[in-house]
Amino acid sequence: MSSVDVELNTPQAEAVAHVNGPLLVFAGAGSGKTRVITYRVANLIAREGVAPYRILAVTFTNKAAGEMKHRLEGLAGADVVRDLWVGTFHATCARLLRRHGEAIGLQRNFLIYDTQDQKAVVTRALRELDLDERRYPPRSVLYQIHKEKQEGRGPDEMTAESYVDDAVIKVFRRYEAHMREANAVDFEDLIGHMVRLLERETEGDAIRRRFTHVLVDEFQDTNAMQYRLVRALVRDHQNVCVVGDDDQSIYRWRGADVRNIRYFRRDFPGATVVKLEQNYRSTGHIVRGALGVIAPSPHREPKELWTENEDGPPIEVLGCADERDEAAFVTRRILDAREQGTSLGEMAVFYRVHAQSRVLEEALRAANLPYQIVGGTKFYERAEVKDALAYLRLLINPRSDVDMLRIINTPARGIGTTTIDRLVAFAGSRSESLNDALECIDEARDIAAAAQKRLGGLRNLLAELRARTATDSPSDVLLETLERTGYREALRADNTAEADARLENLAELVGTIRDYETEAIAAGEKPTLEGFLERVSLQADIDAMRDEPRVTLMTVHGAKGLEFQHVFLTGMEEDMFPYKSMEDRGDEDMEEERRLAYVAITRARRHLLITHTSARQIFGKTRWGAPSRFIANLPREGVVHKQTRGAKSTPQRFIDRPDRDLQPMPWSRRTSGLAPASSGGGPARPAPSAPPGQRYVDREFFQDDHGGGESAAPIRRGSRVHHQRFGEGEVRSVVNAGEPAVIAFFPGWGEKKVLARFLRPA
Ligand SMILES: Nc1ncnc2c1ncn2[C@@H]1O[C@H](COP(=O)(O)OP(=O)(O)OP(=O)(O)O)[C@@H](O)[C@H]1O
Ligand SMILES: [Mg+2]
Repeated sequence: MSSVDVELNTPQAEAVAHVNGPLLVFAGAGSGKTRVITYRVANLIAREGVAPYRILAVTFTNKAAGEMKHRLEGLAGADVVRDLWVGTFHATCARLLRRHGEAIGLQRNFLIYDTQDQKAVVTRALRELDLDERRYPPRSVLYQIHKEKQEGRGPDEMTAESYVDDAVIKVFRRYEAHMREANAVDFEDLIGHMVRLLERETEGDAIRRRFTHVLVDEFQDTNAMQYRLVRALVRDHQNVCVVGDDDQSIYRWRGADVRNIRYFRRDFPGATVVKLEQNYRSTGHIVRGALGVIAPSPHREPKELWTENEDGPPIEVLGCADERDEAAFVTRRILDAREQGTSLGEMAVFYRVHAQSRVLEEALRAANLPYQIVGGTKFYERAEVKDALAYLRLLINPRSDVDMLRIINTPARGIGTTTIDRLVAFAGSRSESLNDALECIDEARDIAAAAQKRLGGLRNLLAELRARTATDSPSDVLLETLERTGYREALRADNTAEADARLENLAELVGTIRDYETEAIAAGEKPTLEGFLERVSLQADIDAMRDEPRVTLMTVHGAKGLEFQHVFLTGMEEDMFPYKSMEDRGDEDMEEERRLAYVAITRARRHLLITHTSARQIFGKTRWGAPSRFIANLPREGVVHKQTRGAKSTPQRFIDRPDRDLQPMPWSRRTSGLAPASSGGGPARPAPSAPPGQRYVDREFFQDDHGGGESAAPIRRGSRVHHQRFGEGEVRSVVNAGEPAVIAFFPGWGEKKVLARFLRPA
C-alpha cells in the first residue's frame, strides 16, 4: 500500500486517511474525487481491516462501477474486489431487494421495467380509464409520475390542482396497481422500496448492519430519495463519504438536487470537509478554458481550480458550414490523431442530443473508423431481441402482462386482436393477470372455442418452457424457446435479408447470455435468467463494450466522470448548446446548460476541438446558428478560432428558408415566471418537462404554425379552451385582449402563451 501515499496530494491523502464519521469531499473537475473514493476503499481494507463486503461504493453509471473495480484490482487485488459492493444506486438496490424485499411484499423474482415497458403500462391505464392518449401523451404522464416518485410521493400524496392533475393521479394509481400485479418495479421504485425497507426496524437494521462504510461518487447529482436512502443507510454509524462538484450538477431534469451538498453539511453537522483544488487531468489551456465558461454562473460554492500541468496545445474553435462539413472535419482530425499514434479509445465526440449522432456516424463509417455509441440501447431496442427477452421474462414472471401482450401472437399463431381484447377484458373482470386468466380460459364465454384452444396451447407451451428454467442453462432456455415457439422457424421461412439479420441478432443474444454465464461462473455465482435479465435492464450500453479500440460518440450527459486525450465538442451553436432558443428559457435551465458545457470541456486531457456550424439540418428542419455564448466565454489566450473553407460561403441549400422564429419548448416554461400573479399564495406548479433526449420530439410540433386562425374564443381565467396543436388546456391568466394569454395545457405541453385567436372554447 505504500504507493498510495506517493500518488496522493495532501488534501487527497487526508480524505483517504479519514476513517470514521461523515466526510464531504468538495472539489472541481479532474481534481481526483473519484481517485479519493477508490483509494479510500483500498485503505479501509488494507489498513483498517474492514471486510470488503461491509463497504458500499455508489457510482453514477455501470461503466464507472466497472472502472472503479478495475482500479481497485490494481490496488487491493482481485479477491477483495469480488466481495465489495460497487454499483449504481439502482443496481445496488435491486441486489438488496432481491434478498430482503419480501418484507415489503416484493417477490424475489420481480422484474425491472424499462421506460418502454413503463410507457406500455401507462397506455394500458389510460385505455382502461377511457382517457385519450392524444390528450394525455403516455410519455408525458409517465414523466409526471416519475417526478412525483422521485420526491417520494405516491398518488395519494398528490394534490389535484386542475383536472389534468386529476387524470394523472388516476393513471398513477392504476400504474402502481399494475406494477404490483405484474410483480414489477420501475427505476424509481428500486430506490423508493429500499427507503421503505430501511425505515422498517428489523429489516432496516439488518441492512444497516451489513455496511459499515458507505461512499458516494457524483453526489451533486443525487435526487431527494437517493439522499434519503444514504441517510437511512448510515443512520447508526454515520460512516459516510460523499464527493461532488456543484459546478457539474447536470441532472436536474431527472430530479437531481445539487442542494444535497448543502443539506449534507446540515444533516451531518460534525462532517469533515475536504476541498481539492488541483486539477491533474487537463492542460493549462483546457483548465482555464473551462473556468472561463463556468465563471459567469451565479450560484457557485467558492473553490479554486488550478493545475501544474503544461499549457499544451491551444483549444481550437472551428466554424463549419453545416453538420456534414463538421462531421467531415472531425473525421479527418480523428484520422490524423490516429496517424500520430493516439488510440481511437482515447478519442470522444460529444454532442448535446442523440439526434446529432447520425451524420457523424455516417462520416465515421465512410472513413472505416470503428466507433461506439455509449448510452444508446440500439441492440436491445430491436424487435426480435425485445420479443426474445419478453419470452424470457414471462418464463420467470408469468404475471407480466406487458410481456404477454408482446408475444401473444408473435410469431403469428392465429390469436387475433378481438380475442386479445376479450382476453384482456376477461382478465380484468377477474382482477387477474393474463396468464392467470389463461389458466381458466374455458370459462371465458365470449371467446370462441377455437381461440380458447390456441390460447390454451400457448399457456401449456409457456409452462413447459418454464419448467426448463429449473434445469437448463439460461442460454439453452433461450434456444429452446426460439425453437419451440416457432420463432426461429418463422424467420427462416421468411428467407429475406432482413430475416437473416434478425436471426443474426438472436444469435448475438445467445452469445451475450453465454458471456454472462461465463462471467457469473468465474465470479462464483450460479448463472440464472433473472441475473441475465437484470443485467440487461440495468446496463443500457452493454453492446457498447467491445475490446477493439473505438471512437466514443456520446451526449455530454453520458460523458460525466470520464476523460479522453482528444475531445471533439460538436454543435456549439446557440439553440443547440445551450439547447433551444433563449428568450423563454428560465435562468436555471441556462445555468444547467452552462454547467453541462463545463463538464464537456473538462473531459479533455490534452486536445479540445470545439465546432459550430452556420446552418444545421436537424429534426427535418434547418437551423441557423450563431456560435454558442459559451464560446464567447473562453479566454482569449490559448484559444484559436478558425473556419473551414466551406464555412466562408453559405451553401445554397440553406438560403431558401431561414427558420429562426422557433417557438419555445414546454419544458423551459417551468421557471419562466409565467404563473398568474393573481393565483393567490403558493408558487405555481411547475409545468411537466421532458428529459433532453426526448425534447426534440416536441420541437417538431412547435416549429409549425399555431394553426387555427378561427374566430377568437372568449377566454377567462379558469375556462377550458382548445388549441389545434396542443389540445385542451385551462386558462391560467389573461392580460389584455389581443395579448397572449397563459394557458396550462396537458402534460407534456405545459404552460404557454397563446393568442386568443388561436383558441376556441373546449
Ligand atoms: N495526486 C495525483 N497524482 C497524479 N494523478 C492524479 C492525482 N489525482 C488524480 N489524478 C489523475 O487525475 C485524473 C482525474 O482524477 P479523477 O477522475 O479522480 O477526478 P475527479 O475529481 O473524479 O473528476 P470528475 O470531476 O471529472 O469526476 C485521473 O486521471 C487521475 O488518475
Ligand atoms: Mg469523478
